[in-house]
Amino acid sequence: MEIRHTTNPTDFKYYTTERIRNDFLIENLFVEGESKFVYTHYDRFIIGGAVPIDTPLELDVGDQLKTNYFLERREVGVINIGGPGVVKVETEEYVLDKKDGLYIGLGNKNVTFHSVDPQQPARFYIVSSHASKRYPTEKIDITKAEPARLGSNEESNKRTIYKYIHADGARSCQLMMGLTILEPNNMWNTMPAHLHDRRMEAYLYFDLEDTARVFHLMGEPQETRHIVVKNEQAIISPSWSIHSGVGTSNYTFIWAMAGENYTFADMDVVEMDDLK
Ligand SMILES: O=C(O)C(=O)C[C@H](O)C(=O)CO
Ligand SMILES: [Zn+2]
Repeated sequence: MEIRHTTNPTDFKYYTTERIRNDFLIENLFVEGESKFVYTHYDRFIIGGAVPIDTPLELDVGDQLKTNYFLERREVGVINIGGPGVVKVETEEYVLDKKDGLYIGLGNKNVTFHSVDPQQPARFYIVSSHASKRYPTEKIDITKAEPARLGSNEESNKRTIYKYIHADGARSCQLMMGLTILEPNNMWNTMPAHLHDRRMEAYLYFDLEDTARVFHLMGEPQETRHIVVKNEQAIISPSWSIHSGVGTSNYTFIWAMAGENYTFADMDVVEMDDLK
């Protein structure tokens, strides 16, 4: 498992493009037949990908957590961004079609990821944070999630937010997770930008063509930088950083958060005059 350490906004001002990409961009999460995990020291949040082909992949990172099993002191959120898949939690099987999600609670020892058709493998995006209480494992079907429609064509940011794991959905200790879909010809996410100093966030951009890119914006509002992001790449967003982006086409992204509170609407909106 790769480790990413934290940085502070004062040092961040002097980072080169290369350093920004090394610290905050995760380029290759989805490798056929493998699972990959990145351990961040931002709220000890783990970001992973699993692409099972013929054989199942286990939720396992060896002895790096120094616990007996992955979910001994953790909870997990999963969204499938590929072909049909199955997640087996102990003896229960959850079928996840594209964009379906799953919350897996503390204490489950055996979790495996499977593809239904190796020709169209499932691509599981996995996030995890610390947990202190066991909440029930629950599937979140995108067709049943309540959509929140935001933005407008005039602002090029017409999009729908689907909240999967949060206070009024699948319950967790601190993990929040959901998916935002931009409509065709709409390219901006989260503009006006916001901060939540109480929580870190991670983004996974997907449903982009090979040649399409998202210019992800980060940094303190008065010191912004960008990262050029390809399909199925993830971004670690520290609590002091805005997280916003504009694409060369529309796209979908998964957001996930962990930290102090459990309030999706806890956002300090940045005034356009304050953005530099
Ligand atoms: O489209 C958006 O705006 C988002 O999806 C924003 C994220 O949900 C977020 O940043 C939550 O804090
Ligand atoms: Zn946010």
